[in-house]
Amino acid sequence: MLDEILAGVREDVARRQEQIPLERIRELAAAAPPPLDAYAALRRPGVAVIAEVKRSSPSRGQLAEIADPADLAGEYAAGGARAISVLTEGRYFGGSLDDLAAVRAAVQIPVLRKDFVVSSYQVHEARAHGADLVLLIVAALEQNALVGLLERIESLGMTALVEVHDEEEADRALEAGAQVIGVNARDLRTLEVDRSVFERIAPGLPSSVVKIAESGVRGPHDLIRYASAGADAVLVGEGLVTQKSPREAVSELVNAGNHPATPRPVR
Ligand SMILES: O=C(O)c1ccccc1NCC(=O)[C@H](O)[C@H](O)COP(=O)(O)O
Repeated sequence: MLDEILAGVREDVARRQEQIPLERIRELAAAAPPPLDAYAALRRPGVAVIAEVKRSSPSRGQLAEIADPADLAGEYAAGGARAISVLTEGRYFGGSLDDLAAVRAAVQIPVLRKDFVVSSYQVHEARAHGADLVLLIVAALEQNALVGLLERIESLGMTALVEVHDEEEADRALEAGAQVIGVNARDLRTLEVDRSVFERIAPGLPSSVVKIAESGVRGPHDLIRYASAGADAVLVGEGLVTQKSPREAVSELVNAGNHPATPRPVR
């Protein structure tokens, strides 16, 4: 699955780059308002909720229509989300860079460009459209590319969220200098979700690293399970976009994350 998605992404990036050359997208990135400090936002007390704008996915097909991503992001922020994740991949997730720009204009909290980033062109695009955080998936990148993209993200003042799914990938993320690591419970090759992956990997990460549990949060019980294993934050898509009130659904998670009985990460 991952290889198929990446092939489409490479074609789409090449097409966009023909329309807007690298030099121009760099200028647009440089002219964008400065990024917000996502690391600091995610380190604040309580388990942070990163709420995702997710229309569809390879594993679940169509999830929600989301005619107005800015409106949804506003609801998420009103519910207490600490950051918004915007899927910008078009073929499988129905997202776009326009979604990212619309969300950026609607909220004052950090915004993540969630995509399959394989070139520095996409990093400049992310900044030009207002991103504060950019996802890098270790399984999609050779080590040199991972290091180069992470440095590029940081050189533009943004934060890299480096995604891993096993111990070897976690070691690669740390070697690359990642300060924010997402452990995805979903295996991007088989699409299976296994929440115990976070419990296995998170304890081996240094306390200075922000630890994000990605995928599989369907309610407060999952957040509490991830918190017990040391999560600073959870990233939630399906469990929010399929709810009648995404604002209330976020708020329930935020309340669980702030509850005195919910375990705190050891720092
Ligand atoms: O969601 C998928 O099916 C998927 C398939 C292949 C690559 C990535 C995929 N999802 C991206 C994500 O990591 C999730 O959108 C994110 O972690 C939220 O997951 P969930 O709360 O389970 O929707």
